[in-house]
Amino acid sequence: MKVIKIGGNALKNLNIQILNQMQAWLAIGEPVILVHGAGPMVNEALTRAKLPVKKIDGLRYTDQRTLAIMQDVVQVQVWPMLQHVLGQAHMAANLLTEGVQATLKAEGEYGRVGEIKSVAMERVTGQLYVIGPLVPDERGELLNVNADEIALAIARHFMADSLYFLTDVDGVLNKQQEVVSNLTPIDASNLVQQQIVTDGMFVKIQAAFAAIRAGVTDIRLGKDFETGTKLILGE
Ligand SMILES: Nc1ncnc2c1ncn2[C@@H]1O[C@H](COP(=O)(O)OP(=O)(O)O)[C@@H](O)[C@H]1O
Ligand SMILES: CC(=O)N[C@@H](CCC(=O)OP(=O)(O)O)C(=O)O
Repeated sequence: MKVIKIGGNALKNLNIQILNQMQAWLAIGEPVILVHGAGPMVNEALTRAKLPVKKIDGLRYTDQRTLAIMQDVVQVQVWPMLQHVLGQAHMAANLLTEGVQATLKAEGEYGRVGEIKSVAMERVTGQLYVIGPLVPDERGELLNVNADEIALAIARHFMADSLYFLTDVDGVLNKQQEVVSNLTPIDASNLVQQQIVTDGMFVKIQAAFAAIRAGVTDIRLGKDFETGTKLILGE
């Protein structure tokens, strides 16, 4: 199984190579789960509404108003856009949301932000599934869950062999702004300590290393499936 996390920016630039590769996997019966973000679109909508964009440790502080705006952005803008692009490439996606449940993260420290509590679906077969960053809690109320963390939970649950984080940068960048082609946990923690890896990349790297520790062997981060940064456990 392939799990592909597509960040909000990457979503705007889904190119033909990426779509072709997804089609090729599906054609040989390889299940593909797309986890989409919406971060930049939510930022734009908040700015239009003259509301602040507030992040803590790379996670969005989400009050009720922010959550409502986000719901609108995902339902009216992001999901239809993704459906359209997939449709043009003759791919139809099933929503995975129903089998996935979240629970409030850090006792509400980030507001209505959740983390994945459970995934109900036992297995998927040769199809395309999509899940976005709004996930219901125990009572069916939506929580904002960071899409990198969803990708980790999904990859871990299904024991995916590959997890790709498609984003708006070529990979993890070092102090010289060069792409690190192979990143070990020690490299990553050095980059974090030196504040070279920050914000959204911090969240992404944490999710990526949690996935590798959980046994997902092929984890990449960048603009496509081949180049960019490969995460490795090192010696
Ligand atoms: N060392 C780094 N290398 C690359 N990107 C970094 C680094 N540190 C912080 N970032 C930021 O992380 C961003 C990617 O994370 P994020 O905005 O959450 O993307 P996505 O929407 O794809 O999840 C980059 O656009 C960049 O601004
Ligand atoms: C809690 C939290 O931070 N949620 C994210 C969910 C969207 C997301 O992850 O989008 P990207 O993949 O485009 O960053 C947010 O509100 O931005």
